[in-house]
Amino acid sequence: MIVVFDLDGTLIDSAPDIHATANAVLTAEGLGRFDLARVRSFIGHGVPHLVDSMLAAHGISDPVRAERMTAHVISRYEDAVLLTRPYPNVTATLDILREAGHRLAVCTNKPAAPARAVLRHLALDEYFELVLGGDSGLPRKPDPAPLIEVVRQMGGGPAVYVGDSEVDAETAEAAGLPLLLFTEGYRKASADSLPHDALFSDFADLPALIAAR
Ligand SMILES: O=C(O)COP(=O)(O)O
Ligand SMILES: [Mg+2]
Repeated sequence: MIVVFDLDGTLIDSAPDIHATANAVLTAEGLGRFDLARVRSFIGHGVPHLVDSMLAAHGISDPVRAERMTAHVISRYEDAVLLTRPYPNVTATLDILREAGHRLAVCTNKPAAPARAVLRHLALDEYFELVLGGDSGLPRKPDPAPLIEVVRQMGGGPAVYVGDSEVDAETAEAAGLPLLLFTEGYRKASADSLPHDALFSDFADLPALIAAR
C-alpha cells in the first residue's frame, strides 16, 4: 500500500514554529502579533494563504505587501524547526509501516525545502520516498492534483491518505482516495462533519487501520 501523509498538524505539531515565524514577519512589517491559536487557524492552505489571513485579520488588502511577507516567511521557514515535535508514536508507527512493506510519501502545502528541513531535523526524512510541497507548481490542496501526482510518482496502485484537516478531507475525496483522519491536528470543523474512512487520535492505532484496508 502507498501511504501518503499530510505534514503540518498530521505528522508534526509545527504550529509553534509557524507562529514564531509569522510573528517575526508581522513585527518586521510593524503589524501586531497573533496568539498561537489564531495562527494555527490560518495553517493548512500554504504560505500565501497564511499571509493573506494575517493581513485580512489586520483589515489590510495589499498584494504587494502580501508578496513581500510571503517571501519573508519563506526565507525564514527552513530554520523554523526548533519548536516542532512529531506527534506521539509517529516515529514508531513509521517504523512499523515500513517493516510491513508499505511505501511512504508526504503531500503538504508547506513549501518543499522547509518540509524536508523539518523532517530531517526530526530524523523522519529517511522514511519517505517522496515529499511533494506546496510550491511544486501544481495547484495546492484541496485541489487533488498534488495527491494524485504523488501516487503517480510512487508508481500507482492502492493508496490511502492520512491528514488532519478540512483541506485534506476535500483533497482525498476529490482524488478518490480513502482518508484516515488524525483528530489531534489543526482541524476547525468537527471530525464527524468531514468525509473520512476512519478517525484516529493516536498514531499507535494507525497500522491496524491501514492493515484493515
Ligand atoms: O503549510 C501549510 O499551510 C499546511 O501544510 P500541510 O499541508 O502539511 O498541512
Ligand atoms: Mg495539515
